[in-house]
Amino acid sequence: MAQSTEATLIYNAKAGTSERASPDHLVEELAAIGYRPIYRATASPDDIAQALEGARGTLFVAGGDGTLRAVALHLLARPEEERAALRVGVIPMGTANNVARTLGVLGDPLEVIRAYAGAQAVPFDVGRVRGPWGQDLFLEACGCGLFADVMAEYGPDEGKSVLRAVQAMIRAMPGFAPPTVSLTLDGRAFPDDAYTILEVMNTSATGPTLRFSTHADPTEGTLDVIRVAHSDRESMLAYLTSLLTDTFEDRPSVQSHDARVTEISYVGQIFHVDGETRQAAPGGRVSIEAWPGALQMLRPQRQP
Ligand SMILES: Nc1ncnc2c1ncn2[C@@H]1O[C@H](COP(=O)(O)OP(=O)(O)OP(=O)(O)O)[C@@H](O)[C@H]1O
Repeated sequence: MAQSTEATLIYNAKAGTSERASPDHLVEELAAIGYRPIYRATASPDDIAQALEGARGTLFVAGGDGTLRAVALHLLARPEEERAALRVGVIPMGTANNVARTLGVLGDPLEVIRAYAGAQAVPFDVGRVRGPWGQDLFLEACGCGLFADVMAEYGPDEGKSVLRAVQAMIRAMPGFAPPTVSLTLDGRAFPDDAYTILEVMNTSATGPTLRFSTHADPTEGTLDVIRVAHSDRESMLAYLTSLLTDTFEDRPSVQSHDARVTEISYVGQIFHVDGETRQAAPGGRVSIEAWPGALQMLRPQRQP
């Protein structure tokens, strides 16, 4: 069956690299590869619900991970038949673009659109979290440990700032003492331990392009659990260097497992869910599972 040529463009003018192409240019380029795009202007995530009303065919999302998350959360709240009829095409114009990067969609926005000519959609998993604070969904990653603590210090709602990021690290790192928690992966219990890093990854990177998992694949139905026991931790420099050289999982202290369901006891530790943080009164557990193929994402035929 021929794919629908109907398309809606959501464009975040506030995303990190939105100056690379205007909505008019994107519309023109989408028309050139055979779509009939309608541009729906949005000034904030609050406008997305209205922008998606009546949308059919393909939703092109021009922005970064935050824009994509905002759109995805709306789609994921829709009934399955409606959601399955919509495809999402990411046009990376953010700062980190972790989701686009994992799908191999990187480069100049107009080139990305050209590479989408004739592209098929692939099933894209989403992570589902149930914790004492409530329920959440994530596209990139969810976890606890040093990264979540630094993110909470940073205050992700206050906008991006390198200075605040450095200050957050300086505040969170010296007193960092992770609590001992229980961990179960697909029913297999591990001995209780304290973790410097405990990340459940859907995409290979999260946050400011922290590529904790070199092989996470959001099209395969499982999540990649990355953990570093606090007793085995190496120097911060070793981790930062390995993140820069894309060899984080090669560090001797880093363990990784594929799992559909991860369960972590909740003792009051801070969790991050993509770029947001969560905390609640201690007690109970956090259950994180893959929702296989929750979204349909366009993947280019060739690299842009
Ligand atoms: N459709 C939208 N229109 C306008 N603003 C939006 C929209 N969607 C999200 N936003 C706001 O813009 C902020 C920045 O967007 P986004 O995260 O996509 O860019 P970024 O921070 O440069 O990229 P990345 O998350 O990839 O580093 C979001 O956190 C959100 O508050």
